[in-house]
Amino acid sequence: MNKPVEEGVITDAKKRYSAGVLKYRQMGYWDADYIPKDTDVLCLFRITPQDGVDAIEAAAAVAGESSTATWTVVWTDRLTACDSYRAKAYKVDPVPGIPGQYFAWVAYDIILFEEGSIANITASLIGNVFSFKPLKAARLEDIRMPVALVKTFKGPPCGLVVERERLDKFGRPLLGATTKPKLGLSGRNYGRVIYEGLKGGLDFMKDDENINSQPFMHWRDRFLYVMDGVNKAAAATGEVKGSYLNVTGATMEDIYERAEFAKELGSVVIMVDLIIGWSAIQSIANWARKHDMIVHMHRAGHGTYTRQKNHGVSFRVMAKWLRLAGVDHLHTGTAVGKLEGDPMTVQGYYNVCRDSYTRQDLARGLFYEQDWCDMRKVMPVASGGIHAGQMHQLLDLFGDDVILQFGGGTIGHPDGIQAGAVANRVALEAMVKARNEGRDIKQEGPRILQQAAQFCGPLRQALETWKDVSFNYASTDTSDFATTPSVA
Ligand SMILES: O=C(COP(=O)(O)O)[C@H](O)[C@H](O)COP(=O)(O)O
Ligand SMILES: [Mg+2]
Repeated sequence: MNKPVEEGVITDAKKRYSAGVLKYRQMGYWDADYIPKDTDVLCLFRITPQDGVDAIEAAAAVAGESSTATWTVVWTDRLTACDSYRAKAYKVDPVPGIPGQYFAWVAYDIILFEEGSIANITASLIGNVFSFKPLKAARLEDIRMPVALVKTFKGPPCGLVVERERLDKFGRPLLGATTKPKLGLSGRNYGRVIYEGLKGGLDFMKDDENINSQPFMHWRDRFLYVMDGVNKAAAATGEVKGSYLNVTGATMEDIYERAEFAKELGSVVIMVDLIIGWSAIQSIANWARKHDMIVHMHRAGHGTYTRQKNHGVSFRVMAKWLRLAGVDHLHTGTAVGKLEGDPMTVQGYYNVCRDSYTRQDLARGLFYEQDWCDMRKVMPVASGGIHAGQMHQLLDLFGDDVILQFGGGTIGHPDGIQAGAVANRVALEAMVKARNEGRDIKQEGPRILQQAAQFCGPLRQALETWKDVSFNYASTDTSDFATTPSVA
């Protein structure tokens, strides 16, 4: 039986392909009866059509401009299997509580994408359509990658299970710190900060996003002094230690040269910034897979397109792409610190990094099920304006498989960097112990910290120094299906 044709949709080939301008829905980019295939890429866009633009036509335009369409009919469509190549918008729902915004559900046939290429996927899905005039704004909220396409990506070079084995550290979050000030230290002073932090009890130290090879400290000097600090701290503590050497550079050649030197010096980890771009990320992931190196991804720049709820790309989509592209550590937010992050939305990003199979969870912003096909797991990193006094909240929110990074919250300690590191390590171990004993750390956390501080001067001072710090602002990116108060 033929299905009834929706009003306005043209089925007569002569009319459909005669030259001129048709609506996107007339061109076949809307199909309310479409049943997505297991092999389709599925995308959920939040769209804000211009006044007077019909939501279905706007959704069809998104499907069109992110797949095969242009603004006018082209006869060359008929040289292709255009009926299946067209992406199809198949559902449009008003966003609850936000007049003028709609969720547009779009399906793409797998043939539209190159295997194992995030650059290709992004060129299609976020290539053109975000500047499209009939839309005031658009945001890619979530994506479901089909198993067939997931299997074309290699994923994290190391993954969180192997990382723990290499580091020989289990049953607790890892601890790190970003070296401060971000810019200006000489190599030798920089190396001292690394040594002090690691010796005091941190597992990792870290270059900041904007330290590359500036006149005050060229990259080779940094790497030499950092590894000197790492090796001395490892010898002094008997633990495996690391420091993320930022290999971000102007060209891929620079990036490889820096990574090779990090390897030569015996570093277990390198770092890149998100701003190096998708192809560079996949290249350095290949390099790291070959050389058994952990890749730390600092998501520098992401806020320019992830933060505002009405326009851009959600960080949950970025996290999915980064896991596929192949990073081992990923900054995923703190919920409690100085930077943007609604607690449940942030937990959704953590799930994307660590799940074997992601379930739908609307309150955490997860719209789709996602089978990760045994792809290695990414170690999420909580970093940005956090301190020892928040240890109970961090452990409660994120569990054990996370790196907690305290930059200012280590280096700003009044008794120095080692004392800052001791405070964090003692706070962490006291909290893990309390949790393992069955105590309700969310409620009792401050008391547990105070008790631990009776026997640890550095923790006492840390709690005193940062007791009044809070960043209690409304989040700009919350779920449309749950309201959660931000955690100060
Ligand atoms: O320098 C810091 C944090 O320093 P501090 O601990 O002194 O605040 C990092 O760049 C942020 O973690 C980035 O944010 P995100 O992790 O959200 O990408
Ligand atoms: Mg930083």
